[in-house]
Amino acid sequence: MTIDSVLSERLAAGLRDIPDYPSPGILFKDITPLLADPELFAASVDALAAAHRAGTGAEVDVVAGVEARGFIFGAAVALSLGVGFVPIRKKGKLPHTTVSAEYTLEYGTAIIEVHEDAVHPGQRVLLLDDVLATGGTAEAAAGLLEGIGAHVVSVSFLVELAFLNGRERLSGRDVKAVLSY
Ligand SMILES: O=P(O)(O)OC[C@H]1O[C@H](OP(=O)(O)OP(=O)(O)O)[C@H](O)[C@@H]1O
Ligand SMILES: Nc1ncnc2[nH]cnc12
Repeated sequence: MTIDSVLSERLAAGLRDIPDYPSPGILFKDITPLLADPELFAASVDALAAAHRAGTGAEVDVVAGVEARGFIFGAAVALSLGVGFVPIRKKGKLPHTTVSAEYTLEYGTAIIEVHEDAVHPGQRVLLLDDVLATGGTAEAAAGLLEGIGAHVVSVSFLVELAFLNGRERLSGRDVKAVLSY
């Protein structure tokens, strides 16, 4: 067994499958057991940061994350990489002037927003979230960031639900996932 597969098994053991949540037919990947375990939480953040460093090697200026679960990993990875964090929030939560996007995700629709001045033109952004399902959220978030002048260098996830083909929505982008199902 390789080191990577040992790490993958450890991280996977921190996830819990919840059938039919939040609606019938959805198999929800619950990250809360992993978050409650300090070693697993740290290992997941290390794995996300390491995957980024080992990838294209592109330096980033900031990490962006989507409310709410993307904040947990995004903020931690930003600290690990020594860069700032840009919050992309659900509608109505950001106090300054925003740009917004409506999108569909695996179990509904939502609107996300970012401050219009959240990045400087050309700033290199690593977009981070916990789960890649249909890719609707990440596609909308990347589009928002690019709409305010960011260069989205890479899009990374702790978990990819590959059977939902989210990567197709992100084609042409550098997409990474620590765990894939
Ligand atoms: O690939 P998609 O089909 O777009 O789904 C992925 C998104 O769904 C979840 O967020 P959710 O909107 O449930 O919000 P939460 O983080 O507040 O739980 C998850 O954290 C991703 O952001
Ligand atoms: N099946 C799923 N589990 C956890 N988060 C999700 N976000 C979208 N689909 C999801």
